[in-house]
Amino acid sequence: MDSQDKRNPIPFISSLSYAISGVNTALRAERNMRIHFISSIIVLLVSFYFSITKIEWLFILLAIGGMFALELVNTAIERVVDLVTEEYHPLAKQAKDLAAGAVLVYAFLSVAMGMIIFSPYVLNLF
Ligand SMILES: Nc1ncnc2c1ncn2[C@@H]1O[C@H](COP(=O)(O)OP(=O)(O)OP(=O)(O)O)[C@@H](O)[C@H]1O
Repeated sequence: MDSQDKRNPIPFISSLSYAISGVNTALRAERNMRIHFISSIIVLLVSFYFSITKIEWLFILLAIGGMFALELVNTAIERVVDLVTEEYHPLAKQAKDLAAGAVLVYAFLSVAMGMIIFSPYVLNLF
């Protein structure tokens, strides 16, 4: 972005449409995003079925939203690494593995939150 662009920033509506297009691209191109999407639908349906509390909804939404946000950042890092080099490079490997590690940590956290929230409801069924 040069100095002319800084005086005329991108209109809010355009930057919103770029962001939505980023989410679209990730959903179409990334298998993990589609897995998160389907898992999220299932978790939302289960949450409605058990009529979870307001506080529990907050944690579920935080788990789902955080997972999507982190996967988008992971995808962005993968793209930048691929843009910088197509050759094998130890730093490229580290960058991709670190970003994937961040997603993995959050995935474990989300599963733990889901187990803490849903296990009493599931046990109540028996
Ligand atoms: N340029 C590179 N240099 C060194 N290692 C790389 C490089 N690109 C990828 N890797 C290694 O290969 C792994 C898989 O990378 P690849 O780009 O195929 O999949 P990804 O895009 O990271 O994963 P996903 O399936 O989530 O899209 C990375 O986690 C990293 O360890």
